[in-house]
Amino acid sequence: MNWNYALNRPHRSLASWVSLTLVFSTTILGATILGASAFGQVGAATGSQPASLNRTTLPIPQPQRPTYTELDVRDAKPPARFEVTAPKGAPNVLIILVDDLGFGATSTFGGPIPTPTLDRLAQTGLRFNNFHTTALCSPTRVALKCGRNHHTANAGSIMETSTAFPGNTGAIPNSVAPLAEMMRLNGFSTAAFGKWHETAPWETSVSGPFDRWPTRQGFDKFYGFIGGETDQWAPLIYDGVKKVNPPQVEGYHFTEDMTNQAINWVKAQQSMTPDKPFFMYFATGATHAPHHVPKDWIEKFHGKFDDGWDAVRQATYERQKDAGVIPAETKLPPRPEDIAAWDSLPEDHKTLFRRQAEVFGAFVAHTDHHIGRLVDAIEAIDQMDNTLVFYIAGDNGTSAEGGMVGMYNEMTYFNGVTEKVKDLLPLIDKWGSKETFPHMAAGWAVAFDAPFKWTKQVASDFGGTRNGMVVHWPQGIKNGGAIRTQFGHVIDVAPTVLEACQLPEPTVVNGVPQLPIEGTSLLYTFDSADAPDRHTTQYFEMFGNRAIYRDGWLARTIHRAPWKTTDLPPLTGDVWELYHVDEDYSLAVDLAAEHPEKLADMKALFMTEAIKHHVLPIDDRTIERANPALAGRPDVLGDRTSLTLYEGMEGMLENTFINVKNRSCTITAELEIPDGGASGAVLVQGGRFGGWSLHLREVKPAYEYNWLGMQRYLVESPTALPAGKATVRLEFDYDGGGYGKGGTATLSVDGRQVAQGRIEKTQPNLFSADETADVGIDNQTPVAKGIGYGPHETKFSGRIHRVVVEVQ
Ligand SMILES: O=[N+]([O-])c1ccc(OS(=O)(=O)O)cc1
Repeated sequence: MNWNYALNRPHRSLASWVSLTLVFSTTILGATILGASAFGQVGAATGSQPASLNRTTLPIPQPQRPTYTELDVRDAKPPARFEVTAPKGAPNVLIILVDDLGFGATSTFGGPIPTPTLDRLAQTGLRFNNFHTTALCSPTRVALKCGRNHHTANAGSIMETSTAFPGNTGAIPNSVAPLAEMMRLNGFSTAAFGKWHETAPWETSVSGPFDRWPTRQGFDKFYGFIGGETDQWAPLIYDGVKKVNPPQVEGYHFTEDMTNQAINWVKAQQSMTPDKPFFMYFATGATHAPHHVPKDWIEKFHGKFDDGWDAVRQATYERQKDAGVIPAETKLPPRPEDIAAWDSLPEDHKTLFRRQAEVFGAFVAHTDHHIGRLVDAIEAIDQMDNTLVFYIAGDNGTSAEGGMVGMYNEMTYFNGVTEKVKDLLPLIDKWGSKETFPHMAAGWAVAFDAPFKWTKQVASDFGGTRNGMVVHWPQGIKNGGAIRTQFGHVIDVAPTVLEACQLPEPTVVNGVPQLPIEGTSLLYTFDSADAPDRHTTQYFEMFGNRAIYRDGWLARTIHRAPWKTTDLPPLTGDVWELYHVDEDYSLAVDLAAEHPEKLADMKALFMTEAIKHHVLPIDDRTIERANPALAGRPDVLGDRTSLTLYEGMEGMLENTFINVKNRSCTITAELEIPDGGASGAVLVQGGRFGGWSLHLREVKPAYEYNWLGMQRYLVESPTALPAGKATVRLEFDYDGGGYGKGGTATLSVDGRQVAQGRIEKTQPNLFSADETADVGIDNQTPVAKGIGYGPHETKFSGRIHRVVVEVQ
């Protein structure tokens, strides 16, 4: 009989030590165990079997099964069961990623917002003050979870702005296996909670492919949302690839829900398989807009930002120096020119902006609180000591996408609409509630990115790319409570995890040869504050903002402010600056004029790195890239002018639905009305903060256009439909003459006009990032008034045979 046998268990179980000892001293089931691999793997081979497990090819091939000559099972012995287990002593891994939170926000890094969980982890862990992201969401997430640069993984910008060029296609190649897949194939239980935003928009429909959804990117379990943001009170949630409704509980908030899910999962996972380590990715939708926060949390921050953004920024900078989280000689660069001095603002502006910061501060604290519950739960099951935690406070800098005065509805940003302070002031008491979808003024983003100048999206400034990170691992870090200053980047996390877990970098995953990991493990810093930097070169690029770091120097150009989308200067005209980062932590002193040769070398190096990593050609287009045709990326609906929909089709995100914006369209619904009438949604798109709805209210057909939650247009039949079949048709005749114009809506029943009305303006670009198109229900928040709230109340009570949407 031939077999081979692999045994190897995590350190935690005493039984595993006993059995491991046995392995070396004796035979198991008659087979002698031969040898151990460099990675703690014990394997055995006879005949043609490999001598030990080789973890560089994943999945690890199963051994050949023995053949038997015995007729009677009583005379034969079975082989040992083959199982891939994690290397002995491998820690659990928890990667926490908060959204849109800059370096100068958290108390842990000198900011004004108390983050006791991050503080607590820092007391026994390490604070990294020279750690970087990509300046934007999807690119940071992809890079973090594969250890390669964002362009190497085709995630040069967010998924919604993918193009046809390598480096920017939005389709993570299979030569870039995610860390989660490596962990899963090495014997870890894997789970992801919260925000994903790594799936290309045209791959988010029911037709798939699902290859780039979390459960095919290495995670056994996923509970969260797929896109870039979600309503925290009424989120769009998937459990795996299945859309699920959030639990109906009073005061529901997604951060709390995802935390409950993560806690339940980790407890169950460790209860069932205590010897199997877990790999968890916990990425909150907070603190991205919408800033949705429970009122009692907001009240705790009342008055905390009264001094305004300049004073808050200055105070943070002083605290950062005092606490030693930034070098004592750090200078505070001036704020960007477009941001008004706080003292120059009218009093009513200040009143509004203070409230915006109170809500944001509360959002950050609330998020940290729930992260604390997860940490508590891991402590309660005695796993904290051997859990390697990365708490990354921000996937990029704080967001300035709120523009100069903030927004009651962030969708105005995506539709090029500027909100006015006078319209926002009446909403102050509702800021952060369900009735708002808010973002704050950019001045706060600059303050919460202290001591840096710029913000999210600016890849050429540390305000965009330098984020606070705490690493906590009692069994792996001897002298906690310290600061680490070595240069790091999100691509360094994956190799750190592999090294800490004694796993080799795989060269082949799922049959595909792998591109090498480009990050550098940070493990060398854990016990050595003074170890020389190992990550010495790093490019940065996002929508034309670009920089190159090498050996303590940074050359950069600020091509565009985050709020600038039109009239951009030519890339060739960009002015480059040079900074000696080792002596100028915040990039305050431009040395370009003093060291022109150095700058020329660095610019040349940028080009070399950019070519190598598929960063070129640089694409600084923003608005055009949101359009699939102009950007050159696939579009599920493509050039189709007609879409037929049936009952049960729901949860269709905007990128996987026919585009009715800026054009004429018709919607024809074949309905059946039971005796006693019917009501509810027929076909809707979007939600409370923008969209349109064809529905029956008290059996009367109606079309409601909800312009950004700010203006509603209702075209409603005065008469109810009789029982039986009916064809309800909406014709929208677009005025033309550009984007976002109005039109005339005509409603007819069985060919007879029943109502007509004007829709004075329409949304040109986006109804919603998370609200969907649905047949027969209105998921999440309702577009229209008067047909209920949520899928249960808005459900159509008749039959919908089909609905045809045609566009011109
Ligand atoms: O296109 N969207 O819907 C979208 C894009 C970006 C985004 O924010 S980001 O932080 O993920 O870039 C949110 C929503």
